[in-house]
Amino acid sequence: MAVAEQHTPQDSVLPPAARTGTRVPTVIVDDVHIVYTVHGAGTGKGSATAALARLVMRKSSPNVRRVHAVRGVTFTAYRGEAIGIIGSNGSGKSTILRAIAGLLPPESGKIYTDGQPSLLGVNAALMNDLTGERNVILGGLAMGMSQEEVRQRYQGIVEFSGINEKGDFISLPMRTYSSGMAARLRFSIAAAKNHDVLMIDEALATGDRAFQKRSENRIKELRKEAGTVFLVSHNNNSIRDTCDRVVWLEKGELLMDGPTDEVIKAYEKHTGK
Ligand SMILES: Nc1ncnc2c1ncn2[C@@H]1O[C@H](COP(=O)(O)OP(=O)(O)OP(=O)(O)O)[C@@H](O)[C@H]1O
Repeated sequence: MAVAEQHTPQDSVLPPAARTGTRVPTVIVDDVHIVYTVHGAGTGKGSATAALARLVMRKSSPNVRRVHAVRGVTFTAYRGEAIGIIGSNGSGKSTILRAIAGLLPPESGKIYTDGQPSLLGVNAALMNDLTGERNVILGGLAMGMSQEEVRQRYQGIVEFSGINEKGDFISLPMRTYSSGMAARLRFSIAAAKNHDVLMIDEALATGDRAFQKRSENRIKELRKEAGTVFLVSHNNNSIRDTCDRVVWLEKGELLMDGPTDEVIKAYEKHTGK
């Protein structure tokens, strides 16, 4: 599998056309294809001798299947934009975000990014056995904050998350949190920092209404602070409230890219809503 070219601005590799004009590109996705290789996809276990024979003969396992999740997607994101990514289940939304974050190498095509994109997924890694408090501190340090910055922002992060609204949960291990509470804490930690490119995968769908409102406001602030925000969501209202542009993926292909109202209208017509 080819390794993606993940460039930073220091490399000055943005195509000349992208560097001119007043709009500053932050992410360029250029004809990207992403393929997952799934091992053990077939039925039956196969014998150890057969596996050894394949190794010796350098043949690949018959149980390896390839899933072509993203097919030739191209778009450019600019500073100050909030871009919604929509599409039905399995259309490649999370996959493209993971590739922009540098977590998945494209099979072909290129991704250029300005700064380090941060992927704020519902699965972002926090330590289950550590308390919420320790996770806030470690998460802040992991994002590059100094100890002093973490100390200054700690209270704000806990308040934003609303974890302590029903008791002192922040001093309990994360494994005692509901999945919604854990997702809210992840969002709050990541949103405490200003990101060049912030990618949010369904995070808004997790919290209650009050938390969703806080998140939406924070995303608006992050946009003002000149970053670019990507939001993957099945909630068209969150996308409408937060994004000014929408990219619609279907079966791994880019079906439409344009102003939020236009794209959501076409999408709703397509899904029969
Ligand atoms: N780790 C993986 N290994 C193999 N195939 C995968 C993997 N992750 C996703 N896929 C496949 O890639 C395709 C795109 O998946 P992806 O998760 O990007 O879709 P999505 O649009 O985010 O879906 P959803 O709306 O359900 O979250 C699907 O066919 C899925 O089955």
